[in-house]
Amino acid sequence: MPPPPPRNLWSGPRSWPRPPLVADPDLTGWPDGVARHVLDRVDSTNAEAFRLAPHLSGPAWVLARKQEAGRGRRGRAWTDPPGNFAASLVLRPEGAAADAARLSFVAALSVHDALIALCGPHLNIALKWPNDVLLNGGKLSGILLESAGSGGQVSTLVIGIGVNLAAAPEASEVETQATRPVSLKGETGLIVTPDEFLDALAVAFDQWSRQMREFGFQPIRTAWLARAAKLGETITARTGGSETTGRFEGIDETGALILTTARGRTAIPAADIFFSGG
Ligand SMILES: O=C(O)CCCC[C@@H]1SC[C@@H]2NC(=O)N[C@@H]21
Repeated sequence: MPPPPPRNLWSGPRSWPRPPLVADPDLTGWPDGVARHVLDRVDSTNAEAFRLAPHLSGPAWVLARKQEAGRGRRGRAWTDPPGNFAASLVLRPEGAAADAARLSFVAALSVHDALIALCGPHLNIALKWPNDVLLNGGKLSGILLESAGSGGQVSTLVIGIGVNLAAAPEASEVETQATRPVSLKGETGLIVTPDEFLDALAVAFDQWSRQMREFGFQPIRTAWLARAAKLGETITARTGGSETTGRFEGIDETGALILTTARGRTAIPAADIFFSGG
C-alpha cells in the first residue's frame, strides 16, 4: 500500500482564506494598500523589487515561483528548490538606515508568526541573530535586507525572505560550519504552498510593522528576544577574520548583538553566529 500523503495540521480547505488557527480576527485577509506581484520565474526577487521600486506608489510583495539567481547574506548564493518560498517586500521608508535595519527583526518575527498561524503552535521555531529562522535547530529561513539611498537616508528598502517550505539545500551546498539547512516538509511532513505562506506573512508583517511605527523598537526587541535561540548561552560571532565568543545577553536598541566576554560587554553590529555543536 502506498504511504499516506503528508498531512497538514490544518485539515480544512487548502486555499486561502482559511479560518485562522490563531484566534485573531486580523488574520483573515491581505493588508490594505499593499500590492502583490507574482512571477513565474525571476533572477532574484530582491533584484526585481529594486527594478519595480520606481514604479510603485506604496509597499509591494514580489513572489517568484522559480528564482534562478537568489542572493544570500554576505554575497552568498541562495538556492531555491521548487516549492520553496522566495519573495521580497519593497518599501519606500524615507528614514535613516538604522531604522530600516530594525525591520529585519520585524521580518523574522513575521516569518515566525506566519509559520505558527499555518502549522499550529507546537512547531519548534526559534530566531537566530541577526535574521535567520530555525526549525528544530536547523535553518529554515533566511532574510536579506538591501537598500538604496544617499546621505544615510534609505529611499528604497527591499526585504528578501526565503523559506525552505518543500526542500532544503544539501548540507554540501552550504558552508561547513553553517547551521544545518532544513525544510518544513522534511521536518514535519506539513505542506504549505508559497502562495499560502505569502498570505500569512503579509498579514503578520503588516501587524508587526504597525506595532513598530506606533510603539517603537522596544516591543519588537522584547518579542524577538522571547523567541531567540541560545539566549544566555555561549555563542561565537565571526566577522571577517575575527571571532568573539561570549554569553549572548540580548540585542541593543540598534539591533546589535550583545555578548559578555572575558573583557566585558561588547556590542556587535554585524556578524555570522555559530553555536557550539551546530
Ligand atoms: O543568506 C541568507 O540567509 C538570506 C537569504 C535570503 C534569500 C531570499 S529568497 C528571496 C529573496 N531574493 C533573493 O535574491 N534573496 C532573498
